[in-house]
Amino acid sequence: MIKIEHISKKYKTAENFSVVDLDLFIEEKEIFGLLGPNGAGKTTLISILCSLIKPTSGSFTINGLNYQTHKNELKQLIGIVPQEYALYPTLTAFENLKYFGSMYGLHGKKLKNKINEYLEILGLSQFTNKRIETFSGGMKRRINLIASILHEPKVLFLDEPTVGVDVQSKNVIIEFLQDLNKKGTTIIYTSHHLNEAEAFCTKVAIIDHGKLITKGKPADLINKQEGAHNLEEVFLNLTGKALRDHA
Ligand SMILES: Nc1ncnc2c1ncn2[C@@H]1O[C@H](COP(=O)(O)OP(=O)(O)OP(=O)(O)O)[C@@H](O)[C@H]1O
Repeated sequence: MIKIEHISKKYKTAENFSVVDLDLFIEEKEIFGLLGPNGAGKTTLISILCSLIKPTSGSFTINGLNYQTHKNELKQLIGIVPQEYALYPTLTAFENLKYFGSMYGLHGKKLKNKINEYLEILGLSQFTNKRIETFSGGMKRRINLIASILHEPKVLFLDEPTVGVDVQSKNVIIEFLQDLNKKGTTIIYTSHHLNEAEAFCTKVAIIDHGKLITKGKPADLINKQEGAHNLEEVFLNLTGKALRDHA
């Protein structure tokens, strides 16, 4: 379970806080969606929970482990699928995955079998020995996903895992994540696809301007919001229709 208490974050070069005094509790085995307009603070929050950046104030624990005192244990416990592809373009799919597996102390036949098993499930076996630079966006996303779960994390964070992929790749990714979740992995993901989140998530939190606006089961949030028929309508009602452009 993830317990977030009074987390705030202000980047050194920023004028405003990106996350503001945020409290959130995510139970084990949830598929939890972090939703919000551009610039709401989703990536910042996920980056804090993955210990990629430090909060300005506040604290959090994952399965009771504090990020300040149990850094190594947390690294084994969690998996991270970043928004950007974190792959080596001139290496093959297999070489990339072998490299990422070795970073978690995995090697030999066990690692090889695991890589081949995931490549098969995600429809990529025939591309095992092809260079990543020849892959489509959807194929890279699936490799990125495999790289993050070779060490079998109990908690998996994904930052927009289905952005820029076709419907076929998206379905394979979502089904794969649902299967992982059934086997016990807690999933925390960000997305702008509200239909997808409505169908996929057991709970969601809507954040805006770094603050928690609401949280709950998608169906409960829809029922609660007068006149709303789906999560997108709830989202627009709560966050407004104004564009969030800034430079
Ligand atoms: N490294 C940084 N330095 C300064 N400001 C930053 C930095 N990263 C993000 N921000 C600012 O923090 C705020 C929240 O950004 P964040 O990327 O967390 O939002 P987001 O909800 O993930 O947005 P998106 O949906 O566009 O990915 C924005 O105002 C952004 O400009």
